[in-house]
Amino acid sequence: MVLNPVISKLAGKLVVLASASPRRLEILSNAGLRFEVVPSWFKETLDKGLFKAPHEYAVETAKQKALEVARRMPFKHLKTPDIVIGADTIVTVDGMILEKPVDKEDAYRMLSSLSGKEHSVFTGVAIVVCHEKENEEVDYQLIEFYEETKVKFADLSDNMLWEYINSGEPMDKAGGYGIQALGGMLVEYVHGDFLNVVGFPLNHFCKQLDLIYNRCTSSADQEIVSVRLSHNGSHATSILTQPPPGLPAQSSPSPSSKAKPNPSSSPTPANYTHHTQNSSSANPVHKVKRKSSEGEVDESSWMLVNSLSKHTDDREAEFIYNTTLPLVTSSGQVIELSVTEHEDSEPKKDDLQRIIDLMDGFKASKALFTASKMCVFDLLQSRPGLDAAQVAQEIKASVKGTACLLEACVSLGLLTSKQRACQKSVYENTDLSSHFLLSDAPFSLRGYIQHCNDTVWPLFSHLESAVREGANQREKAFGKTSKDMFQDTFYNSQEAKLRFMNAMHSIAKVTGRAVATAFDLSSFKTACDLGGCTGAMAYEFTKAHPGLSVTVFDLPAVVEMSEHFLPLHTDNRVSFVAGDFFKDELPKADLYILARILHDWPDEKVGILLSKIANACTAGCGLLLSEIFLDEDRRGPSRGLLQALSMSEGKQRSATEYGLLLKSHGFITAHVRHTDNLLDAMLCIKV
Ligand SMILES: Cc1cn([C@@H]2O[C@H](COP(=O)(O)OP(=O)(O)OP(=O)(O)O)[C@@H](O)[C@H]2O)c(=O)[nH]c1=O
Repeated sequence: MVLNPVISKLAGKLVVLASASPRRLEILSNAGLRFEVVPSWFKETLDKGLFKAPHEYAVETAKQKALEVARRMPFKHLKTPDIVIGADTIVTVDGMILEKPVDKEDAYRMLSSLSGKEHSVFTGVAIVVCHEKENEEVDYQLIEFYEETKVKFADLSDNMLWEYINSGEPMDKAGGYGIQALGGMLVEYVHGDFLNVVGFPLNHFCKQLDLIYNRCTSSADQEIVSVRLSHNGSHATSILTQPPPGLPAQSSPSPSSKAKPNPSSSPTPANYTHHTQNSSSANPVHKVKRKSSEGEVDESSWMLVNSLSKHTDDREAEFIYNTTLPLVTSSGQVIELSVTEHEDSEPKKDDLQRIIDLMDGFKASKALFTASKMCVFDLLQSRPGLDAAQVAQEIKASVKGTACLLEACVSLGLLTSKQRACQKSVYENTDLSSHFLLSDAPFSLRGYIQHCNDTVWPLFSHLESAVREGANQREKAFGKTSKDMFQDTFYNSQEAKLRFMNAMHSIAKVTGRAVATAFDLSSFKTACDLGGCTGAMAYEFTKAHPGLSVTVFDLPAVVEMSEHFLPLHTDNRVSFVAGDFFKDELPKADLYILARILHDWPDEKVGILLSKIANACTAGCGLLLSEIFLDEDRRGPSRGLLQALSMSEGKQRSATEYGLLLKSHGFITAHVRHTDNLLDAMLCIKV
């Protein structure tokens, strides 16, 4: 399950809920999150008229609530938090924004405006990630989002309304009702996340956390798995006194208990000696006791186990099992498992499968590359239902080899096979292949797959040398020395150039929309996509922003080929200018776009490019950066970390690292967006 690792990523961090809402507190603690509550002092008095849409008002209020707390805490002799969560819930009906009623008459006005109608409930959420620097300054990274839920009220008579108002329930609730209590009786239907109405969109929040901390869920699983793997065996003490990253450290209590000691939740050593039951408590915990011969479990051990048990009930059993500790469940049952039993047991099926998948990963990649290169997917799209011999004939290959390739593709979910009466299997594309692997699919990744096969694969076959030398292996892989990766490798022949452009084109088409729509860019009229290659990204920007014109700026060798990639419906708001962004003057624009550029270049060149952009910008101009953002703890996503292994002269960075880099050139980070797509995005403004 994705949610447990997500919540457990926050264990060991000082998480602060900047809200006085008891409902938010309850929703988040029910989800297993440990946090402090520091209600925000921000007054909800933003001018609603300034916002184009109601959700923008809710998000901005949530942001101000969270930032106020994040800024105040270090000055109030409190620890700088790691994460501050702010939220604001509003109800909208007939173009009005309803917040908490000021008095009964106000509640009556609100509730009667909702009677018999469908309305929307928006909760805006802001997550402020605080990074304390050496000079005691704090950098803030902001993630914001909102959720909308539609709610329909029944027709409500005045009698009912006043009875409800006199219950006192409406007064501290947006729109004057509480769906979770008496107010639930007024509701005919709810479309969307119920908890969002109550005050906090838990599901969306977890997805955002997943993007920030895990992105690749498997890496989160791996972390828990590594707890098990590295702590198995008989050394129970070292097991539990060496908590894994993300769980409370051995010698210090959890940050939350540091900031606000809570005797009732802080177990004393005496707890460990008795199998006292906690089943009647609101928050039942499992208590663990070591075998009598091994002495008592220390406090940190308890916290580690408790922390796991709170969030990962089924994993807990595995953890205990591996550490050979007896577990006393909340119902009093003692589970004892011996070391020998563990050591002699079979390897865990899931673990074994993960390793095998990793070992076989290159075979799967190469099968995909080969089938794509041999046009298997295009062929089966135009002639579905061919058998292996027929495919072999068309792709000019052996029947045996083709049959193996087709069967491998079936096992990878790229093809389906059906048995004909004559026992022959016939093949068809799956939806996955139709979406991404056909040459002419709107989101075709065929160009990029070919680049992976022809360029990335040879580089990775010299990975050991690359790691030993800490340098790229272009010379070994392609047989020639190259000073400039682009001029000497990607653009050294017309064919290589077209292939590279094709690769960039296909990635830009798949990622373009997510990047182009990541932010409200309505204040910008002109943009310049630096290194914009075929213009695929630029077209996504003009499609998403009707008031925006985009100049694509790229090397002359690239621009002269761009007409090969014109989209079906050209757009005269996209134009091309040839030049070298390290040497030539940049076209004037309100917004500069740098998509998948910086990670390729060494720091020195990045500095030159950013200085040129900064010089071309006046205050208020924007810089939209799009890259894979590494997680702040650099543990993922593996896509970014694996890309770093190609050892280009550049490097992969986190959003904060990019933010600081841009700050040194006079840009402040306005928004960061971890898209669900291949590239993340950050909008910075020149000050
Ligand atoms: C529609 C609805 C709202 N609420 C509560 O309404 C408050 C909104 O006000 P807010 O300004 O977003 O939050 P707050 O309570 O003032 O707290 P804070 O975050 O400190 O400003 C929050 O409480 C929500 O739960 C419910 O409990 N049930 C419902 O069905």
